Amino acid sequence: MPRWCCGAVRCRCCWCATRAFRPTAERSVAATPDGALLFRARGLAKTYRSGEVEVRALHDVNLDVARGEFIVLLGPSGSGKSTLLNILGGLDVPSTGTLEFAGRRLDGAGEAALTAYRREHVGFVFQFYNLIPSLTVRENVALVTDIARNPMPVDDAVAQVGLTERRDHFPAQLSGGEQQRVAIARAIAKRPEVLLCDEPTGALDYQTGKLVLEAIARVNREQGTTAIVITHNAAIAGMADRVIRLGDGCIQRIDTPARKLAPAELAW
Ligand SMILES: Nc1ncnc2c1ncn2[C@@H]1O[C@H](COP(=O)(O)OP(=O)(O)OP(=O)(O)O)[C@@H](O)[C@H]1O
Repeated sequence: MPRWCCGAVRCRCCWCATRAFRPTAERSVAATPDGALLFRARGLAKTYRSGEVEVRALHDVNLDVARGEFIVLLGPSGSGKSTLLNILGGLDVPSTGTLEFAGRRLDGAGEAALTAYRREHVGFVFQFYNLIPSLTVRENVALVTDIARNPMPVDDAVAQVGLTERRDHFPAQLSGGEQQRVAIARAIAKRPEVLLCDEPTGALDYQTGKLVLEAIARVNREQGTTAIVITHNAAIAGMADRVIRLGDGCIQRIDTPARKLAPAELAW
């Protein structure tokens, strides 16, 4: 089985399909063949300044993320998880350090370039679903497909999260877990290379949380979409290819679980 990657979006030829090549468990950088690399961060730091007050949210972050990886980000409140996710997603910029996405520099990119990057390459899922209440499931998803360059059909995105029968319902007619799955359908409908999820199950109960995790795992498995998920729930780490633990704004540890669990196998 080859260990290199053709580099295509949603490549199914090698690492992405087989997981045969596993990055080693390290404190920071993991070695990855160049073509398989989606993100490469070196010396990433973020300091927020407000008047005299400085908050060092991130420092000395060195990280490679391979295409098709499922990464779980853990760490105590204030450890820098959202800051890192926002920088990877082009919602924020680092104060220093370099960040490449598929070989292109994101640090120092202007607002227009970051907007194009987010629109074309990144799907976001947040704790609260941010759906438009007056639009149906299909219409909420169509908001994205109408402006994306190479979207999937709306009904395909809705089917991927198991909501075909609810596609003409409004958000108020859906449970929290179903609304979150609409948010995932909306995020994946533009066929992003990466899905960035900030506490996607934070507002959900056990069973609905698992359905949402199943939807994210399915997109990662079947579309080859890289997924990076922030959670406070350490049990979710069992789903990951790699688990990154942040503390005090830097990477404390990276683990590669011996076996990747299906969401149904997780318990908390
Ligand atoms: N816009 C901002 N201005 C000033 N400080 C900020 C800003 N955003 C984040 N911070 C600070 O940066 C640090 C890291 O915040 P961040 O939100 O990344 O942590 P987190 O690990 O995601 O926390 P939580 O789990 O509570 O969401 C915190 O001390 C936070 O107060």
